[in-house]
Amino acid sequence: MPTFPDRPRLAVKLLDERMRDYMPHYATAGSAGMDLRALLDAPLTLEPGDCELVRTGLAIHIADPGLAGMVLPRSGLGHKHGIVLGNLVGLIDSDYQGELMVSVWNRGDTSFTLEPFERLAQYVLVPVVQADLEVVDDFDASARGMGGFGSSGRH
Ligand SMILES: O=c1ccn([C@H]2C[C@H](O)[C@@H](COP(=O)(O)OP(=O)(O)OP(=O)(O)O)O2)c(=O)[nH]1
Repeated sequence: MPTFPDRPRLAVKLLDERMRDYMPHYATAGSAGMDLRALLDAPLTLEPGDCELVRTGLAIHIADPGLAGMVLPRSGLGHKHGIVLGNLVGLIDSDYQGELMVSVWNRGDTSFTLEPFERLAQYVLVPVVQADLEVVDDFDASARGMGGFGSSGRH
């Protein structure tokens, strides 16, 4: 299996000592994300439509501007229980040093109770490229041109 020789090392601060027992990790060698857990003192019930910002108790400083973090829903929670993210996807800047927060949204039609330290979302490290924008009058010709939003039909 290919592995990156220089696997990035991310600096993590535990903002609550209880999180030491719940460090995010890759569940399998092929996992793309690490699960994030809810730092809660008591169960949190989300009624249909409720959206709450939930602490993770962790600050992760990515530092490398060529990387970013993404907070994504867990498929089981989303599909079975309607528990997704209020911001749909969380984008974590490489220079962010604050607590990682998860916006939890119950988009379903039944209430859902999140237990303390339950895995509520996943964190994926992704490469990013920063670009410089340059204003031009015309673009070089391309195969698509200005066609979009279904211009190629359905089938
Ligand atoms: O699900 C998320 C999304 C963001 N963040 C943190 C990390 C990110 O780097 C910072 C800012 O996120 P973003 O730029 O998306 O927020 P904004 O609403 O544009 O606010 P800001 O003015 O702080 O950039 O908030 C989280 O902890 N969880």
